[in-house]
Amino acid sequence: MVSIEVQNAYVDFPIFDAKTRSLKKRVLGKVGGKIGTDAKVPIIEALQDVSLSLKDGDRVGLVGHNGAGKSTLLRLLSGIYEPTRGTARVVGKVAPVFDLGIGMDPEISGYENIMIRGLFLGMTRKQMEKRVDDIADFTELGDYLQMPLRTYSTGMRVRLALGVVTTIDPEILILDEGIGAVDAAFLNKARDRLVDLVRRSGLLVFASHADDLLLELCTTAIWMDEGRMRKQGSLREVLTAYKGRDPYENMSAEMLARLGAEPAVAGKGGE
Ligand SMILES: Nc1ncnc2c1ncn2[C@@H]1O[C@H](COP(=O)(O)OP(=O)(O)OP(=O)(O)O)[C@@H](O)[C@H]1O
Repeated sequence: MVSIEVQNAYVDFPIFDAKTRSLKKRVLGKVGGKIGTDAKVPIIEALQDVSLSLKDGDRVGLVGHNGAGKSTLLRLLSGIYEPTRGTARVVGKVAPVFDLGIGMDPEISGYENIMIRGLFLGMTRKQMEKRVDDIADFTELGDYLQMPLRTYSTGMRVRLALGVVTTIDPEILILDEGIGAVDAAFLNKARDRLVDLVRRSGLLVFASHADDLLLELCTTAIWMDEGRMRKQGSLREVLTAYKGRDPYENMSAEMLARLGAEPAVAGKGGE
């Protein structure tokens, strides 16, 4: 059984080369985590007192403004960061998908990169050999798959990476929003595969600024604000609080049908 238990976790980044004198006591803008300047070295308090308990079947969206701590939390859940204080206990194999390009080698072919990327995400060589044709079809890259990756455009690389990512069978899938960078037509094609991927995953945590993707993939959410968990609950409830309006308001009929949702009732927030 997969599970994630985080208790009173903090993640600090000491900044040794910051120009201390020019730093304000506290970040005044809306963007960025909290900067503490009491110590000799300024410290960015990227996560503060975060506690959460996730289990098999949970599909959690992470929302919050730029610098609120979403990516830091995803890295903590992936075991990439250790908490400075508190604890983070993860049971299960994590497939971290932060940057679609990570684990790709520009000098080898698209085909070889499919294998490498799959191994990086925890698949075996045998499993990847079975899936490589399906991935190749999905990317529509044809003969380009025999060319070195450095000859690809950004969009072509994303197609390749997304093709691999959507074929894995993760126990714990940690997704950062990079997947939103694909062009709209291709993302539409990838949506069904993403939905399937999430269905196969034991547990999903997905940070994104895109409401429609969150609504499609997640059921609950956490709103991060200045490194703290500001609200946790059903996705609709959290998005309504974060955005100040029901996410289903003004949604196209097509999207509503896709999500199998009822239209928002005027004046009624949350579920
Ligand atoms: N490696 C690092 N070194 C120093 N500071 C960092 C580091 N990573 C993140 N931070 C800081 O921690 C805070 C939280 O950043 P994080 O990347 O987790 O935010 P985010 O919510 O994912 O933002 P975005 O939506 O822009 O991706 C920010 O103030 C950021 O400047």
